Amino acid sequence: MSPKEILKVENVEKRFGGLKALNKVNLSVYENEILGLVGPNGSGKTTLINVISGIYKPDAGKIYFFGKRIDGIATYKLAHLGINRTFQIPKPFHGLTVRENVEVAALYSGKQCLKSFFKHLKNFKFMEKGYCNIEDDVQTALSIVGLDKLQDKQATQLNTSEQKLLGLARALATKPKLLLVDEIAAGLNQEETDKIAEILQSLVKKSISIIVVEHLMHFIHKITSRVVVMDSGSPIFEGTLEQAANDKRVVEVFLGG
Ligand SMILES: Nc1ncnc2c1ncn2[C@@H]1O[C@H](COP(=O)(O)OP(=O)(O)OP(=O)(O)O)[C@@H](O)[C@H]1O
Repeated sequence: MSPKEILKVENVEKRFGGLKALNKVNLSVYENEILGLVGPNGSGKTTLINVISGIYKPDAGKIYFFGKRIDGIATYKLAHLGINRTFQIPKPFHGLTVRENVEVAALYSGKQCLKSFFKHLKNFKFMEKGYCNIEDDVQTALSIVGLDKLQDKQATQLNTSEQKLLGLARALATKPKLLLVDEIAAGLNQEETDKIAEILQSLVKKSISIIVVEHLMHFIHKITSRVVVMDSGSPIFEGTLEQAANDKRVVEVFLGG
């Protein structure tokens, strides 16, 4: 049986003034896969993640998630549907602890919590522990990334690697079916990178599909079975990383021929 397609990007375009950052992008993500999105600087990888995650509305094209049209939908609604992402530069709330950071993410993205929030806005009961039944999701997310023991620490006290794990925990607290991971391994040492690779692989076993944007090819090689190579806003190759390394156009794009 062929794997189920969960995300379909169809002829998507995104312009910034005169620059076409995305030009007729077609791409699919299947159930239980980690898809690597690679390409040189400025090739449109992050813009594509921003469009899929609802930060930018595409200028043209359509995006389907489990068959439902989702292009242009607000980020929090996409989180309710099961799409969330991490950022190249983690942006935790610095005045909050690690756990509180994850709680806010879970509250923001939980449909029931938003309802409760508006209903109880007057007495601010919404933040009470367990009120929205988010605590299990928060603790699960913290334990998946291994930050459970640091949960009472202030987010400001975390090192770079821990901040990236916190970003991942925040995304996981919303229980995504599709996770978009943008350059999570950049700036980390081998041990930290290996740990993140293991975590991402463990997520696939929990039926979370992942798109990983990354420049570090050993990281991509370790965790992906399929890559899409972008150049100047368009996919130019789809296949395994080994096949990509032997593709004339891909080599030209990365090494200038
Ligand atoms: N908000 C924006 N306003 C104007 N131009 C933008 C904006 N975001 C991205 N761009 C431009 O769009 C193009 C694609 O950028 P994008 O960040 O998607 O590339 P990338 O492949 O993720 O690059 P990198 O690997 O360096 O992160 C670049 O030319 C970039 O300068």
